[in-house]
Amino acid sequence: MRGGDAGKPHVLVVGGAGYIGSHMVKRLRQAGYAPVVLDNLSQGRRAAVGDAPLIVGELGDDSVLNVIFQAWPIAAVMHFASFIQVGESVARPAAYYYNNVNNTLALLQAMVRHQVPRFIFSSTAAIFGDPDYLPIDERHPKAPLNPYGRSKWMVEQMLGDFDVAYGLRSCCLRYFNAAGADPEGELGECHEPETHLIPVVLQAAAGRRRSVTVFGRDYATPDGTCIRDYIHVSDLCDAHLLALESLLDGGASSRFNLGNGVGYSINEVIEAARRVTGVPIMVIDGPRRPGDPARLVADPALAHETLGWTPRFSDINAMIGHAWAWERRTG
Ligand SMILES: NC(=O)c1ccc[n+]([C@@H]2O[C@H](COP(=O)([O-])OP(=O)(O)OC[C@H]3O[C@@H](n4cnc5c(N)ncnc54)[C@H](O)[C@@H]3O)[C@@H](O)[C@H]2O)c1
Ligand SMILES: O=c1ccn([C@@H]2O[C@H](COP(=O)(O)OP(=O)(O)O[C@H]3O[C@H](CO)[C@@H](O)[C@H](O)[C@H]3O)[C@@H](O)[C@H]2O)c(=O)[nH]1
Repeated sequence: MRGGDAGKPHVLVVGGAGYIGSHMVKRLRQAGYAPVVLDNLSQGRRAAVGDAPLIVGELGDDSVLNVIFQAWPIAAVMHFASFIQVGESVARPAAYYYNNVNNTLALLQAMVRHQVPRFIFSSTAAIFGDPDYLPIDERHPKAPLNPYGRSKWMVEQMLGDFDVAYGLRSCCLRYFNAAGADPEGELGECHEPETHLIPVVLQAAAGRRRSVTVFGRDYATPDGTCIRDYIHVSDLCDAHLLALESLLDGGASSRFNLGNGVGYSINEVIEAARRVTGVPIMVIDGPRRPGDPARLVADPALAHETLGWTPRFSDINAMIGHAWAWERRTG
C-alpha cells in the first residue's frame, strides 16, 4: 500500500485510464478515496491516471488480479473496461463477448476468491434496444439490438446470480450517452479511432477531419436523425460516488438509468456545436449504422430518489463547451 493512502478506502478502477474511468480516478482522489487502476492501455492513456498506481495488464488475467487483490485492501471495484462501439460489435461479436463477458467473469471470480464484496458496473442504455415507451425507466424490457448491448445485459444478469450465491453486491449504472470533459480541462475523451458523435463533430470543427457523416436521416423522429440523451461525464462520476457510498453503507444491489431525461437529435447536436464553436461544420449524409435504435431517452427518477443524484451539467451547450475546450487543448 502507498504510505500516503493509508486509511483511505481503496477502490480498484478497471479501465481507469480511459475516458470515463480517468475522470472517476480524479474524482475518487478528490473525495478522499485511494484509487488503484488496472488498464491494458488499449484505449487508455497513462497520463490520464495522474499519480494513482497504474497496473498495466489484462482484466481477465488471474495472475494480475491475484497480485492486485493481495497488494491492496480493495473495498470495491468500479469496472469501466470493455469494448464500447455499437457498430463494431455487430461486425466483431466474438471480440465483444470475450472482452465484455468472459473477462468480466474472470474479474468477478477473482473478487469472490479474494472476498471483495462490492462492484459498480458500467452498463448502458443499449441493453433496452428499440424502446417500447419513453422515457426509459429501469423496468423497461431488455431487448438489446446489438452484441455490445447483449454483452452488458449478460453481465447484469450474472451480477444478480453472484449476489444470491456469493453475496457480491453490485450497482449497475446504465449510462445513456456520455459526453463532455473535465470542467477543469485536465481530462477528456481520446478514443482511437474516435467514433462518438460529439467528439467527431468537434474534430470537424477543429479541422482535424473534413466533415461529419450523419448515419441515416430516415428514422421515425421529427428531423429523421437519431435521438440520444447526452449525460456529462462529471455527472456520471457523481452517480458512481453515490453508488459507492451506498454499497459501503451496506446498501443492497441496485441498478439505475443515468441520463438527463432530454433527447437531442444528431441535427440538434451539430447545430449546438456550430453555436458553441462559432465554426461552420461540414455535414455529409450516410447510410444507417447497423444496430442503432432511433431514440434513447432516460427516466432518471430512480437515481434522483434513491441515490440523491442530480446532474449538474445538463445543458448540452455546457457539455459541448467542455469537450470543445479539451479538443482545442489536445487536438
Ligand atoms: N462512452 C459512452 O457513451 C458510454 C455509454 C454507456 C456505457 N459506457 C461504458 O462505460 C465504460 C467506459 O467507457 P469509455 O467511453 O470510458 O471507454 P474507453 O474505451 O475510453 O475506456 C475503457 C478503458 O478500458 C481499457 N480496457 C479495455 N479492455 C481492457 C482489458 N481487457 N483489460 C484491461 N483494460 C481494458 C481501455 O484501455 C480503456 O482505457 C465502458 O464499459 C462502456 O461500455 C460508455
Ligand atoms: O460520426 C458519427 C457518429 C455517430 N453518429 C450517430 O450519432 C448517434 C450517437 O452515436 P455515438 O456517439 O456513437 O453513441 P451511441 O452509438 O449511441 O453509443 C454510445 O452510447 C451508448 C448508450 O446509449 C453506449 O452504450 C455506447 O458505449 C456509446 O458508444 C448515433 O445515432 C450514431 O449513428 C453519426 O451520425 N455520425
